[in-house]
Amino acid sequence: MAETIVPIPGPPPLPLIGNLRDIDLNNTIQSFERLAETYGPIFKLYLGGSERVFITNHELANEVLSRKDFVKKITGATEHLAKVMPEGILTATHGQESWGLTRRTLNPVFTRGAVKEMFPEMLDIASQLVLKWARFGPDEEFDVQEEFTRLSMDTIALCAMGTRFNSFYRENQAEFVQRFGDIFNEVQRRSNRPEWYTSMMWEANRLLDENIQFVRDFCGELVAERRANPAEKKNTIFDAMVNRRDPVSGKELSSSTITDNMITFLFAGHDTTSGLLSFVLAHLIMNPEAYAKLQEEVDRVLGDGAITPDHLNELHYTRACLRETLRLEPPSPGLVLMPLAEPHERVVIGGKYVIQGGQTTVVLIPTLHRDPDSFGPDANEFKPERMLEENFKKLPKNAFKPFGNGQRSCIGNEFATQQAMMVTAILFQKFDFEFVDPGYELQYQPSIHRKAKDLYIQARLRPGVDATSLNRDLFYPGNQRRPLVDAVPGT
Ligand code: HEM
Repeated sequence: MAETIVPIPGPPPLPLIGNLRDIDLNNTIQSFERLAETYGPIFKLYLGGSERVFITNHELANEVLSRKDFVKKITGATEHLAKVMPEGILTATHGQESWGLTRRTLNPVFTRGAVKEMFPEMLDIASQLVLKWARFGPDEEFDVQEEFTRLSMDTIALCAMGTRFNSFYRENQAEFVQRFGDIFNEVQRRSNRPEWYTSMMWEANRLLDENIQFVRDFCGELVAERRANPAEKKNTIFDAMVNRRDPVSGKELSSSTITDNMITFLFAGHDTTSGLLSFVLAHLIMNPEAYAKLQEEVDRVLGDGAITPDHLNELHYTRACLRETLRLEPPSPGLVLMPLAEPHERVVIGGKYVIQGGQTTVVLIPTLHRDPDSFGPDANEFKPERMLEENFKKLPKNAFKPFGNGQRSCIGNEFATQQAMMVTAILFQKFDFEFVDPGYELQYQPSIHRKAKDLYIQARLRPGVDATSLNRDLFYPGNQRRPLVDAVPGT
């Protein structure tokens, strides 16, 4: 039977600027969602000098995510990121040698079992946030996204760089964090601008180069220091990068590869985890029934004692709330793929749409995650029950992709999940929350990853919890409590 080819729809591009006017650069994700409503499950846009195809529903996404001839493409924001960390695994091109070497070396330290070993580091940083919120008291207004950014940055710094940013003890960000943030804001801005325009922004380019050099030097010194003093050995990502060897080639990671991957982990892990934590708090405050269920589960499993890694296996509803948050608010907006074919070759998807070999094909995760064919007519609602294990297992293949796809899926999945489970459980064990603005509705920041905007909350210690004994309670299991006075040296 002859193929019936249908043109891929999309708004007409203008000379030079393409479809730049069809998207809001401060809110690209929402622009794509709006275009999906107008043009349907597949549309195309001419951006940054090339044509990109966007896939928005489950049927087409499932096809391209299952096909072996579609692979990750490095373009747009990731292409700019690759200049910052050329040997980082996030931005490695398909088949890049350093990717295989690094993943084989580091996969074992990112398994669920291995990540358990980093529980004390995660608890160390989480306790700083909890104690800060407790000591400031119920009238303090916390910018949640900012607070969780401190938490996730400091956790990755401790686990993957062997250093402390001490963000909870500073009014202003450390210089590294400031410059690091500036790099990624600039990368975000230039990812949708034409190359010729960017090349003329001399001052911005000079500043970017200076910031990259600072960040690379900082990481390089940490690696050199650890190589010179290998005595302190723990099971962290940092130690794995310095000490492990690729099981296939027997090679160790070079200092520049380690530097690139420190930057990679910090970039890939901090906004994503802080977004997840901000949004789960917001959705729970907006959904009192789910809030009460989660708190009941936390009280039943943890009591008033310290959290341990084993508790996490029993927090089924908490896990479901995090999954449901990742479904509605996926931190990564899209999976960027391309067909492995020559540019002049045609590749047909959905039986009727033609894509050229190498053409950028973006699976939009926010629309995929709200497809009523996968999640029913209430797909836009926060309903954690649909993510409880027995229902989660029944979801259609490739309907839920917050951590990406196949061999290029997120290496930090278990790391982020453990951290988010732990932090959510402790927060609801110790506090009650409300929005500063009772009528708050979710808004998003302009950012590569989805982040909450203007989300302010107040945190009130729950009855029976007090700021003074909290320090002890976070670390001693309930049935092994020592009297508080024992914890004070010299008494
Ligand atoms: C809620 C938290 C997180 C989410 C939603 C998330 C999401 C994702 C997604 C969607 C991808 C695939 C990107 C693509 O195909 O282009 C990815 C890749 C990656 N993520 Fe995460 N991530 C999270 C946390 C983390 C953490 C904590 C780390 C590190 C400690 C991390 C490190 C990475 C790396 C290195 C890659 C690239 C993997 C590769 O290409 O081999 N992520 N992540």
